Amino acid sequence: MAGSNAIQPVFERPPVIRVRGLVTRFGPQTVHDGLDLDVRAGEVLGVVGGSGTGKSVLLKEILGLMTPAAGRIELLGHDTASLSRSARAAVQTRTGVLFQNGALFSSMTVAENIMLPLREHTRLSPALIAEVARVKIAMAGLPPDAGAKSPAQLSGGMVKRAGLARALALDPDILFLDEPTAGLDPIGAAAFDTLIQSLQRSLGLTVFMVTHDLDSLTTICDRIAVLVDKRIRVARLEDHLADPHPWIHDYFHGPRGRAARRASE
Ligand SMILES: Nc1ncnc2c1ncn2[C@@H]1O[C@H](COP(=O)(O)OP(=O)(O)OP(=O)(O)O)[C@@H](O)[C@H]1O
Repeated sequence: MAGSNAIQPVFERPPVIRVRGLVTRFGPQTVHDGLDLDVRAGEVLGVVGGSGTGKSVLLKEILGLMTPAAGRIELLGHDTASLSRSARAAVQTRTGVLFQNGALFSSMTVAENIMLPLREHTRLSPALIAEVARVKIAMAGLPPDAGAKSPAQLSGGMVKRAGLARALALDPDILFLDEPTAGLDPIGAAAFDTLIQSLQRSLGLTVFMVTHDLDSLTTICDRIAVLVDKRIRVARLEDHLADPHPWIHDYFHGPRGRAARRASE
């Protein structure tokens, strides 16, 4: 349950995502080869890696949107491969996802987009559903009048917030974010990071965040998962800084990595 682990240190908590021996192939291309990963309840995990290393595919496999060639994925204690359709849907309601472009339905208002999962997965009355949507709009830092607007009427940053409000609609335990700050200016990106951090703390969320944004990694992530050599190395930033792997070294010690660390210090 979100928030129930508040006093237990993160490193002692059980994993809410457990991946073992994951293999992903597309034709002759092997993207993941024996990848293992544990994500603990209540942590903010940043997921980085070079372009095409399989970050988005990993996210989709954990969510059950893609099927790996081999390996085992447990989400909130359930083996995703052996779930019935209804059990899979029940687990999915405990996760919220913000895709890169917000993935809102353009023909609906922001409020209608947020109400959709509530209509599909709860038996709340229409009045209560509308009230929950208003609360989520406020939680995502949007003004109340944003609910009546269509996604096309919003700025890029507001679309991200609307997508976040929808991801939070069902009070998920785990929030998946796919490059949440991509396309935002530095001030908008920093504001979004602060929002994610305050929501994570107040709601006790586990956050799985695919990102290229070194500022997000240094400011809000508890641990960083780096996809290299078709597997994942998870560590805290300090430990990655001492990793001699060429990609990891160049990534964290390059000019942008140094600037992000200086800014967070
Ligand atoms: N449906 C698919 N069919 C075939 N190949 C795919 C498919 N989805 C992804 N791939 C390939 O798998 C690899 C990993 O893709 P993925 O989108 O996960 O990369 P990524 O690490 O998220 O990259 P980026 O940082 O550029 O977004 C890429 O080479 C991509 O072309």
